[in-house]
Amino acid sequence: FYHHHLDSAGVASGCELPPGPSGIPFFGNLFQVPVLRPYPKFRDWAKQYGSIYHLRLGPQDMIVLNTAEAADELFVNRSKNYSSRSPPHVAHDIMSAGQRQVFLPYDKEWKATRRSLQAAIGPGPSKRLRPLQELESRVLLHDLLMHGDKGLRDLAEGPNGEVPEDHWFSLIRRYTTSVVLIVMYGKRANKVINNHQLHKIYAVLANFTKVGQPGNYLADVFPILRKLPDFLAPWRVEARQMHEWEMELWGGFLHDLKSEMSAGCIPNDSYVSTYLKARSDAGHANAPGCGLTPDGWLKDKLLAYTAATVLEAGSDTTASTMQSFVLFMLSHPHVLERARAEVDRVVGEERMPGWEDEPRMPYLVACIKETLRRRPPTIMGIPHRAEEDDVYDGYFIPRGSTVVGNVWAIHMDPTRFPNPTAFQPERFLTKDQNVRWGSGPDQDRDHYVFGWGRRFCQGTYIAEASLFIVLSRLIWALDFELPRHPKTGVPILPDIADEETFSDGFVSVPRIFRVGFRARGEGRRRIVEKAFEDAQVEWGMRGMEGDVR
Ligand code: HEM
Repeated sequence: FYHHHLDSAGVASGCELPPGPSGIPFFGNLFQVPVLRPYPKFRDWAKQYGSIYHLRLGPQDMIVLNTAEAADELFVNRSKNYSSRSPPHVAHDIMSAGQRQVFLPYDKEWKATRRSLQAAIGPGPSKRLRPLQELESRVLLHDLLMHGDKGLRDLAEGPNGEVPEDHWFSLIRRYTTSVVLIVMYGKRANKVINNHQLHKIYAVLANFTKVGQPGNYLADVFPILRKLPDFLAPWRVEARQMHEWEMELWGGFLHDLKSEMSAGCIPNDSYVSTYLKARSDAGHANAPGCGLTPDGWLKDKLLAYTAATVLEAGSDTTASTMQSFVLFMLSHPHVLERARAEVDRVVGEERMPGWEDEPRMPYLVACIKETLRRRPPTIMGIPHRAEEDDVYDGYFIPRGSTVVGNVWAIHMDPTRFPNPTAFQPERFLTKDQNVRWGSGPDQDRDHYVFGWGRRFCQGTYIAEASLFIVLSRLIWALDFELPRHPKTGVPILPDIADEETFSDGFVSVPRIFRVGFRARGEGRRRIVEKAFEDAQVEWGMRGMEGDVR
């Protein structure tokens, strides 16, 4: 039962599976993998077994790649074989009706979604988004300024780790969610408090990361259970209900836009509106259901879940990087001071930074890259799948294996990044070289947060533009204040070396922490306030909703 693969090609090729911890009969290593916080264990195994190891989760083979060389060789050089996914059965096949873009197998549906998205978030189109990101960044700065001392209050997370809506984290998340909402639907998130749509987006996202957690359902691990009838498979009934609940949101966005268009409104430019127009011109004004039309157009559910993937992939990942950045800056005041000195030197006091300043801010860019390296949001990437038997470094990789690019182990590899737990932006400063993000997809890379090969994150241009504009402006405009211990007066800040500072789940993000915000002087305060007021006029001229506070 266990060595069925070896019986065939593995033994035939004379190769063994990669080394790995020995498991128990039937379940393999299933119970050795900590469900909620797997990456520390996956890194310990990397230290023990080296660049590649093997686990078995029930009948499923898992291959874990722990060096950049191994991951580049398989995911990039052999991308034809390693560009598919092995999605969690309950979260993908049932809850997402098999339509969530990020989990689609490497086939014509995925190709159609990827191609269509490229026209909205690829390198050229993402440049056209910049004026809107710029406006949203003004709103965020203003929000943080208005938040002021309120950031020092001690708020509690919700029962499932939810961020309270009046915590400063929510202000950052409004920005990142609004940006992806604009690209996908041409609409903004124009308020934070009592914004039911935002609440629902985060609830769906949190539920998805929970339900999709490897090891969450036995039916994910043991395909045989999928044959059980409904009355013996409560998880299936539950997941179908979750699908309806998700479709109220994702299908609701699509439905609203369609209604506006058919009522004759001219919608703002967006991925979905452009797609619907083109699809309608091709004779598919209506295309309900899943998958593709015979001539290759995305039908409604696939379209809704493709837009949903962008909303999900772009919000928390980008927001948490900004939150981690603040945490790292406050834990390393000398770094903050140097980054600020650079920003001040380049732009002065009279105006805010903009993208045109980026080439002259190598240290700030290095700080952002070091944030991504030291704390990658998708900390073990998103697993790929081997479609055919393969051999790497003398080891056999069975077809159907789930293949993990262990981003955390790669980023913590001391041969690649000396003193890996230290936060040292200097490691990315190369003398006399132009500023470069070095995030891939080519192999000359500084970090691996965006994955590999044909499945490489499609949103990097938008993500990096957001990180630059928000973080350069943040340290230009605002000073930070930490709460102090009532007796000792010592500033309170979570310890970056403590795992508990970050959430569990496969997107591991900082837990909420307290910071107060203050303008760095009257002049800068006035610039932020004016920029916010001007933004309101611009929203109006663009036919978009202004901010409600
Ligand atoms: C710091 C922010 C971000 C991080 C860390 C991140 C990370 C990732 C990772 C690890 C993957 C999977 C790569 C692989 O399979 O090897 C991915 C896929 C993806 N990302 Fe991002 N992402 C970020 C921001 C964004 C943004 C802003 C967008 C959209 C505007 C976006 C859109 C996507 C999409 C559509 C995919 C699916 C690609 C596919 O499966 O074909 N991401 N991202």
